[in-house]
Amino acid sequence: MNSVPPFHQLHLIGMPGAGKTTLGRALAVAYEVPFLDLDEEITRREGRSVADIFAQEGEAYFREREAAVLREVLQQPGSFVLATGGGTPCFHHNLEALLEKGLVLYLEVPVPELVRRILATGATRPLLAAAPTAEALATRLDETLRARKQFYARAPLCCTAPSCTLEDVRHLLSTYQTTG
Ligand SMILES: Nc1ncnc2c1ncn2[C@@H]1O[C@H](COP(=O)(O)OP(=O)(O)O)[C@@H](O)[C@H]1O
Ligand SMILES: O=C(O)C1=C[C@@H](OP(=O)(O)O)[C@@H](O)[C@H](O)C1
Ligand SMILES: [Mg+2]
Repeated sequence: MNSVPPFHQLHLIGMPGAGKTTLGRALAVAYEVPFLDLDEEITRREGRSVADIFAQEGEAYFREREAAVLREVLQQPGSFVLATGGGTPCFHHNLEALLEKGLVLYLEVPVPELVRRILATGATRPLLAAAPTAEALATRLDETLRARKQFYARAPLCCTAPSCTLEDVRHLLSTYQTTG
């Protein structure tokens, strides 16, 4: 079904495993607009994976590239959905850049569910290299969330799992359009 997107740019933020990439792609299909994933944009420009950038250059370098690529992406004309990386809003005034250019939606997911999802993917995330067991991962995510909450909380829109399905978010966006 084609519907006019109730946003110019929609930016998804939240912890790793929150579903930014998965839900972002589905929202882009639903609203028939392009989908961009910031990690993929960085990967394409660097010619190597996020995990390799972290391992070879360290986090500070990744955060600089992330901030630069974000600003490039935000200049793209037309409507789109952007999935950011988990740390994106917390560095280099990226949250201000996001808020200025689009509608920011925080996907709030409890840590035990994040742990389940991240372990189930089996993917090589830098986070998993640092915290390979479920217990270590939960501790790490708890600490990270505590530090990041102040940034995530500034999003004008928030959905909390399990009420973060495609239909939930479409409803939220339509409500926001009519009331906000
Ligand atoms: N709503 C959901 N319910 C259950 N699993 C999900 C949901 N959204 C995403 N996932 C799974 O969680 C993992 C992480 O999702 P992803 O979209 O990569 O998150 P993020 O981009 O926020 O790190 C993937 O394996 C994905 O299939
Ligand atoms: O939370 C973080 O600091 C990060 C999350 C990752 O993205 P996802 O949130 O899509 O996993 C990726 O940007 C990088 O590994 C750093
Ligand atoms: Mg992602």
